Amino acid sequence: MGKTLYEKVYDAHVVMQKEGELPLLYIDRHIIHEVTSPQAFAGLRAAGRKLRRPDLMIATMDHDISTQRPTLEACMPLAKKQVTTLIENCREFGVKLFGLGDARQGIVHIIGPQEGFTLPGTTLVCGDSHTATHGAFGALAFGIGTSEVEHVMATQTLKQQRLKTMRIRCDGRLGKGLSAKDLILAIAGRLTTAGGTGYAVEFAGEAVKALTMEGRMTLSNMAIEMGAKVGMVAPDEVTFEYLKGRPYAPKGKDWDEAVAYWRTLASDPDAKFDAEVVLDASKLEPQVTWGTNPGQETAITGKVPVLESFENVVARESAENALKYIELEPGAPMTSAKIDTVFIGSCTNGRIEDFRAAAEILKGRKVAPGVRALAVPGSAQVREMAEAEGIAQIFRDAGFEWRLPGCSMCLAMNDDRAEPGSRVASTSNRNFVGRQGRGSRTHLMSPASAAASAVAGRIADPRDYL
Ligand SMILES: CC(C)[C@H](C(=O)O)[C@@H](O)C(=O)O
Ligand code: SF4
Repeated sequence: MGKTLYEKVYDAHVVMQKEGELPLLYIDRHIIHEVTSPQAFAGLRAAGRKLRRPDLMIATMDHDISTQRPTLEACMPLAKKQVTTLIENCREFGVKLFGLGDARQGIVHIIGPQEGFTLPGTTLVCGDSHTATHGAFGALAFGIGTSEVEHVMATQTLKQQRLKTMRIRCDGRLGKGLSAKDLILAIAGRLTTAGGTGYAVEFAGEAVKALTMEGRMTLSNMAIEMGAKVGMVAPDEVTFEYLKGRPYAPKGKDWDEAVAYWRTLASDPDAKFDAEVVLDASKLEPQVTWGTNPGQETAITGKVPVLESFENVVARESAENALKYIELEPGAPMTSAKIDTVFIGSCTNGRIEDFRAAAEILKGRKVAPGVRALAVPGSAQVREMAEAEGIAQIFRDAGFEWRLPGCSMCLAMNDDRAEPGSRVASTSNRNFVGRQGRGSRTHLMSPASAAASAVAGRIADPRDYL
């Protein structure tokens, strides 16, 4: 019987399998950031160990740095300590760091691919749940805890259970004004936050094939929001085209050999998945969340759900709690919700294509009065490209704050927080209670929808602005 993409990459990395123990995998790539690496380095130091392969690691700072000024002074006290610690650790242990003000710095899941550090067929880990993002390249990529970070640092291996496999096939093509974010929100709605638990997901089908690497990363990024640690896409010409010539990508003869190998990674036609989900992308409308988890979502043209529509008691209770927090009237059109804050950025939607899509709507328009709007590029390189293309100016002219790269308002861990009681149109991936600031309420949506909402001052359908 044939193998799935996941099984091929997993099997190729098993270095030891003992009776009654989880298989031990070789780890090809390790990315670290300031929040989940300090204890791991401290552990190594205490044990008198060195890094096994510092050359297979890169580091960045993104979570708690300020995106207003690229200096340590601009960071909050805890951030200052974490960032300083990262700088010292990288110096002492010999890890390549893309630090504050570096032309290659950015959010961990944006710079890995951008550097060509993320490659098909590799195992890639990071102490961060959205590491699934790198699966868009056909890498077996997943988030790990800090003790596992230390284990990988010391041994370049990790015990990892073999997951069940799920294929999510997206037929048809996305309509005008829609993007990968609408697709993944619709998938999250279908699967709910637990639907992917225990599975390595593979995104497949015509709609996925038609996506750029940026779009595929948006899909894989949110696999974790459905409970799946892994969200892969089979590498193809789009993948190779994206990677070619990037700093860490193989060169010359190595490149040709690598591509030949990468071509063999796609799931075999007779491979069997443990679960299969099929979705028609051509029927989708832009999507938006109404609740406090990414699965609580609907079409932007839809309505806030009425509680009677939930047959499942747990889902109904969860919806009831969510609606209480989010303060939306059941049955009201989603587009009636007034917003006062807009955040375009994050590892889900902080890439150049995202800013292009938003700029298309913002061009010649203004952010509605009273709305605070932030545009935060996912990396210095994205920022630079947006400046060169004139996109940054469109954002500024529209009334957006055009920031430096970082996680920013995706999570309330730095100096960008949504006010208590505010309602945020956000392109990030999590809408949990208080995620963007205590008492703030988040509506997840695409960059185009966030731009349209910024202009309208309420949740808006981007297709009305194209
Ligand atoms: C801080 C970090 C550990 C966390 C994660 O693991 O995802 C963060 O990136 C997030 O998005 O909540
Ligand atoms: S942008 Fe948000 S989701 Fe992504 S790594 Fe940063 S905090 Fe986590």
